[in-house]
Amino acid sequence: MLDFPNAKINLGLYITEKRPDGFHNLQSCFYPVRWCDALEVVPAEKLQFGMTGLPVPGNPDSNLCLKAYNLLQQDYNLPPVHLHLHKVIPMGAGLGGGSSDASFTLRLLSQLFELNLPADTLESYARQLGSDCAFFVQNKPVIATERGDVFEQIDLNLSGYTCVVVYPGLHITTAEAYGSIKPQKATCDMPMLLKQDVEVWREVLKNDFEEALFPKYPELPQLKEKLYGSGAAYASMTGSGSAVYGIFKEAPAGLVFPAHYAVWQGLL
Ligand SMILES: C[C@@](CO)(OP(=O)(O)O)[C@H](O)COP(=O)(O)OP(=O)(O)OC[C@H]1O[C@@H](n2ccc(N)nc2=O)[C@H](O)[C@@H]1O
Ligand SMILES: Nc1ncnc2c1ncn2[C@@H]1O[C@H](COP(=O)(O)OP(=O)(O)O)[C@@H](O)[C@H]1O
Repeated sequence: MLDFPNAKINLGLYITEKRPDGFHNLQSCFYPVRWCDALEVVPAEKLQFGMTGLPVPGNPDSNLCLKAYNLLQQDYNLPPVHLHLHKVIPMGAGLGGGSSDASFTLRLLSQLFELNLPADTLESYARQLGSDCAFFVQNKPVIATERGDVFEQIDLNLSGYTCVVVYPGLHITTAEAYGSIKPQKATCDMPMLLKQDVEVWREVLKNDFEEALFPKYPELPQLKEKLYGSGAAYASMTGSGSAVYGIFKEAPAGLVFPAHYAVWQGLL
């Protein structure tokens, strides 16, 4: 079976408090974007994992796809499979690519072996793999709270807008980003903010990581300003960075970035 794990962007991201377990509570709208990896799962004589495309840091044995397989294997005694991941989504970008691969692995295994696991069961497995993973089970716009893995559905439809996502090649680890942030109690009413026109978000919808990271990485505010200068209705860093995105009513023409940047443009 073959599927295409997509990425996500964060529309607003507020880090509200540090938890006793060392994680942080947050409030953010997670929105899927179609910058995709490719993932194939087929039954095999023995467990194998292959990768092509962008090199994934770390030991292949600790890849999130394998972690996802092993999680289900323990409970459902799954037969061996051959997993192949073609990596396209930049990593350490705030795009949730690895988390998406993990959840798509859970989904594909449930389909392939007809486990028929309901979404909430898959989400509980996904939570064990990372804070971002559970979102990709249902993969629909939500407002996330707690560790970013408790969801409230939101009726937000940005279809028709063009999104440009730019990864400048700065690998900011999630731990580094959280380590440089001062949590603040949520003051904004996110569902109300998101009901307003995209053009209004610029002054009201913030990513708390920007204040912490922009002074250290001046390339990021420059990138955000470039997107606004090119006509973006709204622009922001996503997640803990370093990717920055712009949302445009009309597809921008002639956007040029340094050759080492990774850029995706498409309809939301
Ligand atoms: C920042 C966010 C916002 O969407 O996304 P990304 O930038 O990764 O896309 C997420 O919270 C990233 O979630 P994820 O990347 O899965 O993080 P995890 O692997 O669960 O945790 C990595 C480390 O980040 C910190 N962490 C993560 C999530 C959270 N709610 N509080 C934290 O303090 C912890 O130090 C943790 O050890
Ligand atoms: N299948 C995978 N794809 C990407 N990263 C993975 C994967 N498995 C494990 N990782 C590890 O997870 C880290 C974070 O990946 P990712 O979720 O893409 O970052 P972010 O959410 O910040 O964009 C990577 O640097 C890599 O070391």
